[in-house]
Amino acid sequence: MQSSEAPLVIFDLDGTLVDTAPDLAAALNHCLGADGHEADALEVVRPHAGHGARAMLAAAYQRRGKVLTEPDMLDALDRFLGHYEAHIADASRPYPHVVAAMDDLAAAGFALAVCTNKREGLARLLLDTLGLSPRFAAICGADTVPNRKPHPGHIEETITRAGGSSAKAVMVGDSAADIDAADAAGVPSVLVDFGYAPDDEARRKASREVSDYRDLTPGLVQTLLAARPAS
Ligand SMILES: O=C(O)COP(=O)(O)O
Ligand SMILES: [Mg+2]
Repeated sequence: MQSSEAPLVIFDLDGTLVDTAPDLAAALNHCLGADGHEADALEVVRPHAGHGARAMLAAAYQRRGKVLTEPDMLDALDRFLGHYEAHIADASRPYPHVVAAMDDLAAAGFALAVCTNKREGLARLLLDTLGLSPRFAAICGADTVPNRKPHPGHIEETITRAGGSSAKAVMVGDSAADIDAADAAGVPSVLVDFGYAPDDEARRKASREVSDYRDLTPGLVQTLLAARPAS
């Protein structure tokens, strides 16, 4: 390495590092129940889990032929977030092999960071509860920055806070917002195909796609950094 800062691997959170869908679905069902509606099955909710509480609520009411007024949406969001915060890691767990992959990356000299469209406070609470926070040089949420992913500034701020440089950073995510933000920031990207919202465009744009964290090796990340066009 020519410059002093460590190369950096940035992870998205929901659908990438941690499978948060079960606790997000429970929060949604808490709101639906309070409103006299039947609960939704996890598999119905899962595809919407990566787009935030508002989008999950809007989709659930749309499935029932309803549109929430803005005041009703704000009430529902309060109820959703209150329940979610109190149960943030009841069932949410890191994806298989991701902890070992992070161990290997750290041992190889990579710094790690999180760039998530979750609110920073919720992201920190989740990662603290799972004992993962100390691994990360930066945890950057949607409300940490003026513009969230897919805006490249979210990734750029994460890199700055982690003490890295965009020439030596790779983004790992599960959605088009992650891959588009990486693309716009000039950072190679890895799409995980087991998350909530991999779409065809994200698949086309991602530098790599992996189905198993055992494939996210220091060697793969080094290859992506070496293949990066010189700026
Ligand atoms: O909460 C969201 O909107 C999505 O969060 P993520 O960026 O960690 O996938
Ligand atoms: Mg995600």
